[in-house]
Amino acid sequence: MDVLISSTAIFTPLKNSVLVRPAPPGSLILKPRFPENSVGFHRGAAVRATAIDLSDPEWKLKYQRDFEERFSIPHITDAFPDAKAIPSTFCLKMRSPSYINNKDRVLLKVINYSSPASAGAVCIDPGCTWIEQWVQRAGPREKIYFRPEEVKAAIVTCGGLCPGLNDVIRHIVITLEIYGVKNVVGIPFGYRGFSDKNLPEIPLSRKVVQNIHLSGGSLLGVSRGGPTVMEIVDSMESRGINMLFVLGGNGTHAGANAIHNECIKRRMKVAVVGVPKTIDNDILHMDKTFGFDTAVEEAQRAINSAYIEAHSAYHGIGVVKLMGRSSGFIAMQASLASGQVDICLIPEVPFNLHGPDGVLKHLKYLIENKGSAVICVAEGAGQSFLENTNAKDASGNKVLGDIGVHIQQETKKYFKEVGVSADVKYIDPTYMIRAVRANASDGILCTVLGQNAVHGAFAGYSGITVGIINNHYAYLPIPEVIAYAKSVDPNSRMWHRCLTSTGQPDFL
Ligand SMILES: Nc1ncnc2c1ncn2[C@@H]1O[C@H](COP(=O)(O)OP(=O)(O)OP(=O)(O)O)[C@@H](O)[C@H]1O
Ligand SMILES: O=P(O)(O)OC[C@H]1O[C@](O)(CO)[C@@H](O)[C@@H]1O
Ligand SMILES: [Mg+2]
Repeated sequence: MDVLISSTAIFTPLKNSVLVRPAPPGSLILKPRFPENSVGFHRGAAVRATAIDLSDPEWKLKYQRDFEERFSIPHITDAFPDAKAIPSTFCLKMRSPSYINNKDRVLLKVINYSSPASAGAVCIDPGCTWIEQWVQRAGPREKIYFRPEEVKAAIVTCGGLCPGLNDVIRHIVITLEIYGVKNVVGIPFGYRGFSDKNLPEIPLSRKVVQNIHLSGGSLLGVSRGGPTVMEIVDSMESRGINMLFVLGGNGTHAGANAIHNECIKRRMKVAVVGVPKTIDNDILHMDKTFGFDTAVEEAQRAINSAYIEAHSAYHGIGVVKLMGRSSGFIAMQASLASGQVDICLIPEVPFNLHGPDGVLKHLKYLIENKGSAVICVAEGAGQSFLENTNAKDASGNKVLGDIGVHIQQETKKYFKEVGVSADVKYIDPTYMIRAVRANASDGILCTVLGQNAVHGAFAGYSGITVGIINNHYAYLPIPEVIAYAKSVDPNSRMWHRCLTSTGQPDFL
């Protein structure tokens, strides 16, 4: 039997066959917008599908080899075999740093599932065979491929805001200076800053970035849409940029990978390194992305206010909408953390508002039995109830309808119809959450990600991104982390824990 292995090959007990699921249903699949710019010089540079025959006694070995190849990270010597390494210039004042060996690895999956029936199981074959999957450990290397005096490093922040952007910028600049780099610039307002003649580069130094982490937002500004990859690389060429640090989500990383490929095509010796930024936490393989923890923490204020309002009113109902375009991680974690939410609605779990098993019927039950209720809804949930305008933002992302307003209106209408009084209050804290400064745990995450981004670039890697995996830091090839948007698994323990906490039934 043939099995296709892609980024997620998941066994389902269907006639002894293996279902290849490149992305869970409803996932946002990101296709490079500029495929013509892709070169794919690197062995593992694309998320490919490889046929594996489960009846082959060697299939496990072959799967492992395929995995290793997919997750090997592009290096400057792949395209420039003659590139010379020099001893690292990264030195700390107090003591010499300990280096990471290029062969050091981090284990990607740490659960050995005994059966496909285990909660959240991701199995490759019917027996759920344990297969070790290792990825590259991040950190400073003993040999570097760039001379600091020849480096012009640029930092760009793209997409929406996210707590911690300034922390990452700050640590990229500080670490570059420790390596001895003198020429560091910020590109203003995302990729747009590469083409807009009215937006000059922002010179960056330790002095400039010293206190920027004390406020939210991005020192450099952000934007969606902007120039093509060709225009960006033209601009990099004319500015002499040979290290590019790109902070952004899936879209930004798709751009970063295309930039990396275009640089190779033009024979430019450039390191392009991404740092995943999204409060939605929808980047594959990582424990979490920076800003997510802060978003969950900040959401507590809104949920608590909704609870107090609802609790203090006669038949009070509080509705809180949180961000999460296609993934409900913030809503799920915030609901869990607060312990004040009765109904959590996320894009991954379909629900009915009306009908005998719908949300509204359950709300009536809560009002009659508890006296008040709180709903926490992710912005991407229940979009099928809203008019589809087919509108897109400048980056091509679908513009969503406001599910929070819809729930508020439908709730008011429903309670009027059934003749039960209800006092409905709607809170939309989304932009207030996104604009705050990073909390302590995100501050640490950003610091380490920023430092490791610089170590990765100096080590000669390009087309990579950096993430925290099982509490260790790793480098991953960009295509593997943006194959599709990570989403909440409705069969996961975490979602079941959330249901245990809210006590909500299925709404179908
Ligand atoms: N497939 C792609 N190829 C090249 N560039 C892209 C691609 N998708 C998006 N971009 C560019 O990346 C930038 C950011 O994209 P987008 O607005 O989708 O945000 P994002 O990085 O996904 O972050 P967020 O999590 O805030 O949505 C934009 O300037 C956009 O033009
Ligand atoms: O309104 P903006 O700035 O385009 O961003 C909104 C989007 O940004 C995100 O927070 C991702 O960064 C999504 O959850 C949300 O849909
Ligand atoms: Mg995106």
